[in-house]
Amino acid sequence: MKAAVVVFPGSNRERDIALALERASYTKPAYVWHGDTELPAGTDLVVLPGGFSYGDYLRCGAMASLSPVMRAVKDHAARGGYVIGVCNGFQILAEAQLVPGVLMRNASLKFVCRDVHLKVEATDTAFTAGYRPGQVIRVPVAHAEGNYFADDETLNRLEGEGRVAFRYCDEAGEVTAAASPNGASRNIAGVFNDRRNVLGMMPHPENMTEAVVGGTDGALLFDSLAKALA
Ligand SMILES: NC(=O)CC[C@H](N)C(=O)O
Repeated sequence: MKAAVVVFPGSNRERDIALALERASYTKPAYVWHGDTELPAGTDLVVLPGGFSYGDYLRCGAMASLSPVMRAVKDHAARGGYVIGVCNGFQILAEAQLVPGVLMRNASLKFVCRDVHLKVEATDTAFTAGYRPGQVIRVPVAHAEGNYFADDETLNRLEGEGRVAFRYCDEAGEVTAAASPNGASRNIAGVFNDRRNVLGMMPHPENMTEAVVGGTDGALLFDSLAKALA
């Protein structure tokens, strides 16, 4: 798997996700600067990491979505190439309209940093094939604007087309409002684009990849990608 991790001014999880990818694929990803106009030749997977690109000015991800590199990212996705955006990366994907919906301020109006439980909703994708359908996993969130919103028609379409990747749930797998850290529509924590080669998700699987630092539930996502893109 040849992965390229895009670094924006203000990104802060690029190393974490690069390590998770290297652990899964035994290959070091390339780092690509936001001002670059091309991806390294042969890139299979583009990664938009978490952080505070452009200091979250205007709206989280709004300015980054217009960075020079994003044209190459859009071309890559249009060719069927894989893209994952985590947290600020999800916000950038939404602002770039590579996935539907928007990320609003958390319902609490507070930055939320804690572990959450997620129900894996779609397992027939390159990103999630390693999980069991309905599996409940634990990964951290760390964001102020993770309140996913889309209109009902869009949400119904996402659900009907198997494009909800993850939902916030409690430890037992119950999808309840109380289990959501941010008030997201229908507890949605991650969504795919129409071809399901682009995934945006708020939680951080890259920060749950080693037992010694809390668990390995996030590692399966990178293992799935490494297997699919081997
Ligand atoms: N960890 C992150 O990527 C944070 C995303 C964004 N800056 C927010 O607070 O919502």
